[in-house]
Amino acid sequence: MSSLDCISNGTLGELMMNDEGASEHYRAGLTLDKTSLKFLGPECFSNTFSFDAIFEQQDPQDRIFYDVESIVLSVLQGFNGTICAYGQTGSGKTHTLFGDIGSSSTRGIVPRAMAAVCTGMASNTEDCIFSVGMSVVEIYCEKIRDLLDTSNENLQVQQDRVRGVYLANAHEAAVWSEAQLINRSLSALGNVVNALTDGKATHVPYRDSKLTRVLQDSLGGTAKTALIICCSPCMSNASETLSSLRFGARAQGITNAVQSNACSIAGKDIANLLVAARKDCDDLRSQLILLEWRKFTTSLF
Ligand SMILES: Nc1ncnc2c1ncn2[C@@H]1O[C@H](COP(=O)(O)OP(=O)(O)OP(=O)(O)O)[C@@H](O)[C@H]1O
Repeated sequence: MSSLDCISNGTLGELMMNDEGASEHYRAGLTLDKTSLKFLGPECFSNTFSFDAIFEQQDPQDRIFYDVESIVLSVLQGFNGTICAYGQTGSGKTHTLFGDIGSSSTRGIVPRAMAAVCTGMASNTEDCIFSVGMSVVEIYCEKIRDLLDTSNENLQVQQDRVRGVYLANAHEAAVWSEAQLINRSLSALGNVVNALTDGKATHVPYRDSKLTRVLQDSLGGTAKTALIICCSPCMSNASETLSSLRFGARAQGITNAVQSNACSIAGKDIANLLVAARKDCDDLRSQLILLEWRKFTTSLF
């Protein structure tokens, strides 16, 4: 069992401008040490939170990647891994996940993770066969958009025994306002986290939104998961910051039963696979000869 890694990334601990942009500075938070921080909000409200790691605005991207690298590398051992950024708009999710993709020092987690997986496969010395695929999707207003094929505007979440939860193409007509749909996703996420951590819930409502269905294996499933809580430094955002920190604190109570998808193949099985592959090759070769012969004979008449 592995508990969710929770990392807070933001500028809590920095001095910042007040709402009116006047020169007076506020402390909206104070980093106490590397794993706990005291949130200091308006009217002297305070709350202390503990996380696996806390980063500040000026912390370099490689330091943040270092803390989630083990999840990325365990993918090479067949584990599913999720690195998820959560926080209000403008709090640094894109900066943390993507950063400046073209720069080796300021690129974010996603380009670093891809490089680490490719390097890991290239330097692997064991007899391993890796199967790698990639999908990039955006979940917005209960629609899942394929960012690698923008004609796929509404991928459908499906599930079966072999593939687990996966995305397939489908159409759906729903008339919901943007704000309602965003709220629906976030409240569904909150409900899933609450159900997973309250200890008495008999049902986890994964099916209430596309976001929670996609994250099903990451929250309470078999994946290794890190949740990065991004926070705004502005005092005007203090209530959102507090709510994000509370979400992160709650999510730390989730435990996943991590499981590797890797399977080892015995020498006898490899020999059988080779025989079957040779037979497939022979069958395909015969079919090709037959097709070429048919093509040749039709061209004669
Ligand atoms: N740690 C940081 N250091 C420097 N700049 C940052 C940092 N975090 C965020 N920023 C800057 O703040 C702005 C907003 O950040 P970003 O776009 O990452 O937010 P977001 O959470 O992805 O927002 P949205 O949800 O609206 O997409 C960007 O200009 C980004 O470069």
